[in-house]
Amino acid sequence: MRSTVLSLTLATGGVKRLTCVFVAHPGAPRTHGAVDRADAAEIIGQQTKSLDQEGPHMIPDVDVAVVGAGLAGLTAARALRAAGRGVVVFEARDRVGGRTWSRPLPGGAVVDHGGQWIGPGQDRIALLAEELGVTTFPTYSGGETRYSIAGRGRTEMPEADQALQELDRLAASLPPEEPWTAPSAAEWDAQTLQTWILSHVTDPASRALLRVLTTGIFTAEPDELSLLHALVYIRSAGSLTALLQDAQERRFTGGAQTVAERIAAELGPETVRLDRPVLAIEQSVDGAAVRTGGDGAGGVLARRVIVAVPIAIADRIAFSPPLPVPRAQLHQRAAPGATIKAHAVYDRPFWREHDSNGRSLTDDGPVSVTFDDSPPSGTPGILVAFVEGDEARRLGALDAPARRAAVLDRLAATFGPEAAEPREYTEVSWSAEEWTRGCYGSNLPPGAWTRYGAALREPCGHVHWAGAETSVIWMNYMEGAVRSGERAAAQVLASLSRPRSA
Ligand SMILES: Cc1cc2nc3c(=O)[nH]c(=O)nc-3n(C[C@H](O)[C@H](O)[C@H](O)COP(=O)(O)OP(=O)(O)OC[C@H]3O[C@@H](n4cnc5c(N)ncnc54)[C@H](O)[C@@H]3O)c2cc1C
Repeated sequence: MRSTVLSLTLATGGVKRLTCVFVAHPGAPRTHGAVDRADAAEIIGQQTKSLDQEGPHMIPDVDVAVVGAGLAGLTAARALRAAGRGVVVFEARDRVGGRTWSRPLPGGAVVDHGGQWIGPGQDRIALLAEELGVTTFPTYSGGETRYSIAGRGRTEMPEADQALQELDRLAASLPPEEPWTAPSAAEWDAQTLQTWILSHVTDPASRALLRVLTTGIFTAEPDELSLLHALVYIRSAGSLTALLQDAQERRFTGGAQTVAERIAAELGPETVRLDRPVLAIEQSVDGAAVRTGGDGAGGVLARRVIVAVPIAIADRIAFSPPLPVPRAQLHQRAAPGATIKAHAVYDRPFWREHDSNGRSLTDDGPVSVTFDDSPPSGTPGILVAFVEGDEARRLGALDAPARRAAVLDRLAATFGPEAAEPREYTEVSWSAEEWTRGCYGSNLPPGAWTRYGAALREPCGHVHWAGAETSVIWMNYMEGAVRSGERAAAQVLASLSRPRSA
């Protein structure tokens, strides 16, 4: 078989030189940058080099290095450990959990700055939590939801409902694993969701509702994402009803981050290395050198690597040889959403006394969506408020007191003057988080799914990809993160069990 061999000699770590070989087989088009050890060894001999083991922060060689201790990376590591493989997880932050981040309040309640709800169909995260002894409780649902969209009630927008049904119908027609192969994929990927809304909906209030729902689901404006992206996302959850109503059914006792913390505790601190941002991944014939920064730079030589970081920041890792063009361009096009998630804490959930379930949907900004986020006891009363898309970008540019005032003004307009005076207020702007840079996940603009969708889950040599954005089911959700970790671990186990010269 004829192969193309690219041999690079790289200066690494300022100490040693590592020779990287990439072999591309014309007969294996779906494996970008696949490394065939037999061919490579034939050309460069058996020269494979280990990392310098002398430094205090070097870890002996392992089967698999996982980059990122969010739910995806930790789930992958847990599955690999269960299969008897040696694994190390490098995490850039000083905590695990990534986009799940729970903080106790004085008095025992917990707020989730990041992901928090699960619902029907989110079976893998539910099972994982159960295995780890993390229980759930129902989201408060007594009372009415408050709508304020273009001054109209929710039932007065039949055009919006027709549009939502049509989006569900189009989404259901996509092949879930390879949506870019759908007969209309090119047409849908050539327009934004906004283009589609403008051509299907004329009523201004219905348009306004669809914009607010878009920012609520995608944390981006409808003109930022391709119609195909919106359909893939809806398809991955099952339907818009699943996204808009069912997904907020339950919460985790102690906060969603508990799930990640329990996995990390199981794996142990020798396996889960905090404050270790991965700066470079250098592939060689037998594996990859994974280089980390932080206090006392170090790394590991691993036979396989699972990169489980948000897709939009994967490019911060220096890959050598460079990633294949489709994968690199996928990273360049993934655009993280913009979200500020704020919590206002009160002595009691006073809105419940006025037949409100704490939920609201408004288009007069800056808060678009709220929920009752109180603990099961109802004390303290907590409202969680989401500021999304352009409003998150606008508020993000203000100073903290101005942001707080803008959010509380909106809460007071919806729930009454008591809402303006919480005993505590807290917020996180996820776009400002260095190791996330935007949430809930990334969106793809027109043209990206059809051009680069095939690269989303395809390994690049010894490097495999996990993360909520890569999941076929519940993409960009905790469920998707867990499923992606399971899928990547299975891919890696299969590749490690193949004979080396196959
Ligand atoms: C405000 C908000 C609300 C949300 N609400 C919900 C919800 O209610 N329900 C739901 O299911 N989902 C929700 N989500 C989404 C959900 O939290 C995420 O989809 C999921 O947690 C992502 O997990 P992950 O492991 O794929 O990625 P992450 O959690 O982002 O984990 C990636 C990890 O990689 C680390 N990292 C990054 N770069 C490097 C590097 N170079 N080297 C080493 N480590 C690195 C990061 O620090 C991070 O810990 C929400 C997210 C946010 C932010």
